[in-house]
Amino acid sequence: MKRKDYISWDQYFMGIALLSAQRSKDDHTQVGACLVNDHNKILSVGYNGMPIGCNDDDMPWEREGEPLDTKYFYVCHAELNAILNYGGGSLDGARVYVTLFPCNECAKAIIQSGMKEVIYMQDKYADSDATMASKKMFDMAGVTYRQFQPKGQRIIIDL
Ligand SMILES: Nc1ccn([C@H]2C[C@H](O)[C@@H](COP(=O)(O)O)O2)c(=O)n1
Ligand SMILES: [Zn+2]
Repeated sequence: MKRKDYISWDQYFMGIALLSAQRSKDDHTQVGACLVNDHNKILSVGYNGMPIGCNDDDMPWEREGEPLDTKYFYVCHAELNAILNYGGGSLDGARVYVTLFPCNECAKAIIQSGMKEVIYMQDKYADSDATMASKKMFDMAGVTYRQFQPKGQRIIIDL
């Protein structure tokens, strides 16, 4: 008999974004992203982290203080990492599953790479200028966005 409680495509790809986020060294906000094409093939994944060659242990992870002593000038966002990690050519028409709504810088990269849909989990910075700018650009560029709707299905992965 065919199994009934298999996960949907949305659950599968958001699950992979959530798992990717667990690689982040940021103790305040861990973000994961998963890029998928219209055949439901995974193209790339990413999470927020320091650039290659910039040792995690030597970089600041603080949120406040002198700007150069905070993470914000340095950390590479999950969506940008996923885009840059993709070695296969065009991302035209792809969609991105991301655990936190994209900031304005990632929104620009998503638009410019030709992606057409954003599926996000959290929108905890919805009131920020960065998120409002992202939504304005997505609306103008015809990139649709929708919030992932959890079905309450729990999956325990024993690692
Ligand atoms: N869509 C996003 C938004 C944020 N990030 C990263 C950048 C930082 O590592 C962290 C945000 O830090 P917070 O101000 O919440 O302490 O999340 C991302 O990768 N993608
Ligand atoms: Zn970003």
